[in-house]
Amino acid sequence: MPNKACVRAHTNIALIKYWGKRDETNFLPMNSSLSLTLDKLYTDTMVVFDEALPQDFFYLNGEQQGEKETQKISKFLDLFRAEKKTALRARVESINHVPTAAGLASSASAFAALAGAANLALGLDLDPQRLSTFARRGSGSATRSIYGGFVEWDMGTCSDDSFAVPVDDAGWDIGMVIVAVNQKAKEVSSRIGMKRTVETSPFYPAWVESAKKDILDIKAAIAAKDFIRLGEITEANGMKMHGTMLGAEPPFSYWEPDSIVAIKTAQALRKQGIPCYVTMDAGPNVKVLCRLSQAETIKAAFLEHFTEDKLIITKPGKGIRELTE
Ligand SMILES: O=C(O)C[C@@](O)(CF)CCOP(=O)(O)OP(=O)(O)O
Repeated sequence: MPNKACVRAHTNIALIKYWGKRDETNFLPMNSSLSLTLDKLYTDTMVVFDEALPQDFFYLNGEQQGEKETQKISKFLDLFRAEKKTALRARVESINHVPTAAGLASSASAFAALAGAANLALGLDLDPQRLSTFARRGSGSATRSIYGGFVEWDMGTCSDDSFAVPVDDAGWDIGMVIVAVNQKAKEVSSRIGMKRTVETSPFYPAWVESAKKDILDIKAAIAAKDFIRLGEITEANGMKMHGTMLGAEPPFSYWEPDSIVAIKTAQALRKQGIPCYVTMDAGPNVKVLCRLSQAETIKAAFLEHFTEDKLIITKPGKGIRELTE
């Protein structure tokens, strides 16, 4: 058993959202979702299992993490220890090339990278599909970061068949401009936000029905390489998700004034004949789906309202891969 491995996983942005669990213990979603893996935002994670370690240790961006965060990692590693029938403790070192907890889905790349590294370090040899069912139990969105390009997370019928499926490598002039409105940690985590929405929003059942149709329509648009339809479905699905939160008790929204400025900027670009579509997650940041060949033009329009450091252009990313020293 090699006992040590380092893996890179890229974050992903959902175009058809995961927003609500039918089973909280196993992270089973209410609907299937579909995302785009991003090249520029990723997490590198090293794991070493060592019998000399009395407990698990977790370092994030070079800083040792406290009890709460380390416990989360230990609980996740227990899934892999149980699979390997070992009690070995581990040292985990993660470097997030993603503004942490700023609605840029940092949990997606973090748990996918950790899953990949634990799989290799313990010599479990889980295939990508089965590995995605492990990543899912760290954070639902991590399910999708196992693969690159457009990825579907099939909701499945149970823990074993709720996994990621690669849909398309997105290598046909697809890109994204991320508008990092702010990088503060959000007040309402996605986990709490979706739970409150499921439990109290009268709009929620309609969301689930609508998302089930949206994912069929978006897969048809991807198959046809129809960027306009892809963008329209993406923007509408994200807006419907955010609409459910306004109906929750108490109502809540992740939007900030600059989120609206970004949305209006994208709408103005469309009026000028440059197709670009917005989607938002559990934070104020706005992700603009566009043709990669037009990303610089789109960024120039956003520079009228946002500073350069808040604008990130990225092409589609690849699936997880081992980093050799
Ligand atoms: O990514 C998407 O589909 C949409 C969201 O980003 C929010 F808009 C959900 C992310 O939820 P996540 O952090 O994965 O929740 P967990 O399973 O409770 O850890």
